[in-house]
Amino acid sequence: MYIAGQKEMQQMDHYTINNLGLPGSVLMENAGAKVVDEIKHESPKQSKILVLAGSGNNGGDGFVVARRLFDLGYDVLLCLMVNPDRIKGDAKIHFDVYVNRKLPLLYFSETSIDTLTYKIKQADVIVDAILGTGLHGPVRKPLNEVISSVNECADDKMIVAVDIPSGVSGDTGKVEGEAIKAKKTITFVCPKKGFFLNQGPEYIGDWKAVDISVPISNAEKLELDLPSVITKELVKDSIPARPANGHKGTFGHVLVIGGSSSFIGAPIFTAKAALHSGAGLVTLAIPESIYPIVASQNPESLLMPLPDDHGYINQSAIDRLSNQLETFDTIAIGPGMGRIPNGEQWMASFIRKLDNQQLVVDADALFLLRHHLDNMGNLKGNVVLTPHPGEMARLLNTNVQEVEESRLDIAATFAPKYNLYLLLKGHRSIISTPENEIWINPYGHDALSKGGSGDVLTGLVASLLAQESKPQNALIAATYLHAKAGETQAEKWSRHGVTPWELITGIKEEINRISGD
Ligand SMILES: NC(=O)C1=CN([C@@H]2O[C@H](COP(=O)(O)OP(=O)(O)OC[C@H]3O[C@@H](n4cnc5c(N)ncnc54)[C@H](OP(=O)(O)O)[C@@H]3O)[C@@H](O)[C@H]2O)[C@@H](O)CC1
Ligand SMILES: Nc1ncnc2c1ncn2[C@@H]1O[C@H](COP(=O)(O)OP(=O)(O)O)[C@@H](O)[C@H]1O
Ligand SMILES: [K+]
Repeated sequence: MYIAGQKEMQQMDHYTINNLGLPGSVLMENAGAKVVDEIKHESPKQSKILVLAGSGNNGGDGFVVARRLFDLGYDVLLCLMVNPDRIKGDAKIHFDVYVNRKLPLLYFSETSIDTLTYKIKQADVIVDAILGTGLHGPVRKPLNEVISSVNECADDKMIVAVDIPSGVSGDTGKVEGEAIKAKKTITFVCPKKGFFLNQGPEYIGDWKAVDISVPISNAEKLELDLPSVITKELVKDSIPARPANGHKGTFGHVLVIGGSSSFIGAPIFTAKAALHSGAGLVTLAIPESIYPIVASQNPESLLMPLPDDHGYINQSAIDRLSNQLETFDTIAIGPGMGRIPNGEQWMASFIRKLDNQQLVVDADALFLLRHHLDNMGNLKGNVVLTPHPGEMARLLNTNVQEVEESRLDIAATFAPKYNLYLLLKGHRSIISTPENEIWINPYGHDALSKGGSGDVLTGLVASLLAQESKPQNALIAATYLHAKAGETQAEKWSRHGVTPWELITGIKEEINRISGD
C-alpha cells in the first residue's frame, strides 16, 4: 500500500477527475459514504453526532457525511465552521444539497464558542471535517479554539477524522498549533506521509484507508515515487521459503560479532533471535573474557572467543576472524561491542577482510564505521545499517532532533548515496534501499522501548538474510515481525513487561501465525 503526501494526493485526484472523467463531486460522495460506513458499524442508532466542517473539500466530505448519517436515522448536527460564501466547487454542490434538504445546520459565525462547546460535550461522536490535506501553517483562530474544545471533551467520545486529523500536516506529520486528537482516521485512497512522521502518530488514532474510486494505479501512471506501508500480506511474501528437505547448511550461517564486559547480553540476544527465526547455524564471536558466561547462556550457538583487551575485542581479533570469515553467509556486527580501543582502525581492517558476506551493522559498529561509509557500497555483499535515531545522528554528524524531523528525507537520501540498505529505527521505522525504494512500518509501540530490543532485531535481520531473503524482504519481514511481537507479547505481559526474551518468543509465534494464515 502506497503512502502519499499532499501534492501527490492532489495529482492522483486531478488525474481521476481530468483524465479518467470521474467528477470531483462523485469522489466526494464516495468519500463521505465510506466514512459513514465506518461510523455506522461502531455507533448505535441513538448516537448524537456532530459534524464539524471547514471551507475546503474536507468540509465537502463532511456535508456528505452529515447528510448520509441523517438518512440513516442518526441525530446529526452539521456545524459549518466558516462563512458559507467561502465554500466553492465540489464542496458547494454538496453544501447546497444539504441546505436544500433543510437538514440540521448550525453556523458557527452565528453562534459562540460556548454554544459550540456545549454541542461538543453533548455529542457521542464528533466528525472532524474541518481541515484536510489542504492545511498550511498553524490552525488559525477561531478554528484552533474549536479544536482544543474537542480535545478537552474527547474522553468519552468517538472522534473520527475525515482523511487526516485537522491540524496535522499530511506531508510531515508536524503539528504547529492545535490538532484534533482522533480516535479513528478514515483516510482516502492511501495513508498520508504525516501519519508516520513527527507528531502524526500521536494524533491519528487507528487509521483505515478506503477506496473512493481514485485508482491507486494513478500513482504509476503519474510516475510518482511513493513510499509504501508494510502490510501483513507483504510480509507473508517476504518470509524465506523453507524446503522440508533442507539441512542446516540450507538455512545459512550467521556470525555475530559483539559483546564486551559491560554488554554481555546484547550479542546473546542477537544470536538467539537469529536461531529462533530459522538460521541454520549461528556463531557468536565475543571477547574471551566473557566467554564462560556467554557459553553458559547460549549452548545452541557455536562460539568463537576473540583476543581481548580489558573486556573489549582487540586488534588481533581480526586475524582470528579472518581465518574463518568465508564460512559465514551473513555477519551481524556491533551489538554490545562497545567503543573498542582504536576501533575505527579495527573496523577498517575488518571491512578489508570481507569478501561476499552480507553485513548487518548495528550499535557501536555504526559509530566505528562512520568515516568509512564511502567504502561500504563497494563491498561485494549487501550492507544493511540499522541505526536508531541517535546512531543516525552520529552517522550524519547532526543531532537527534534533526534526524527525527526529517526521517523520511534522510532515509531517502542516505541509502542511495552510500549504495546500502538502511533501517532507520524508531516509533515508525523506515527502510530504504540503494534504488530509493522506501517502506514504513506502521506497527509497534513502547513495549519495544527497552535495552536489547534492537539487538533482537539485528539477529532477525541477519537470520532472514542468511536464509536468502533479498535485503529489502529481510528488512520488511524483520521490522514487522519484531514490532508485532512487541504488540502481542504486550497483550500477555503488559507494555511494561516485555523483555528481549519475550520478543524472541513473540517473533517465532508471529512467524507461525503469518505462515499459517
Ligand atoms: N480533491 C478531491 O477531489 C478530493 C478531495 N477530498 C478531500 O479534500 C481534502 C483536501 O481539500 P482541500 O485541498 O480543499 O483542502 P482542505 O483540507 O479542505 O483545506 C482547505 C481550506 O482550509 C483553509 N486552511 C488551510 N490551512 C488553514 C489553517 N492553518 N487555518 C485555518 N484554515 C486553513 C483554507 O483556507 P485559506 O487558508 O486558503 O484561506 C481552505 O479554505 C482532502 O483532505 C479530502 O478530505 C475528497 O473529497 C476526495 C476528493
Ligand atoms: N515506541 C516505540 N514504537 C515502536 N518501536 C519502538 C519503540 N521504541 C523502540 N522501538 C523499537 O525497538 C528497537 C530499539 O532498538 P535500539 O534502540 O537499537 O535498542 P538496543 O540498542 O537497546 O537493542 C528498534 O527496532 C525500535 O524501532
Ligand atoms: K479532517
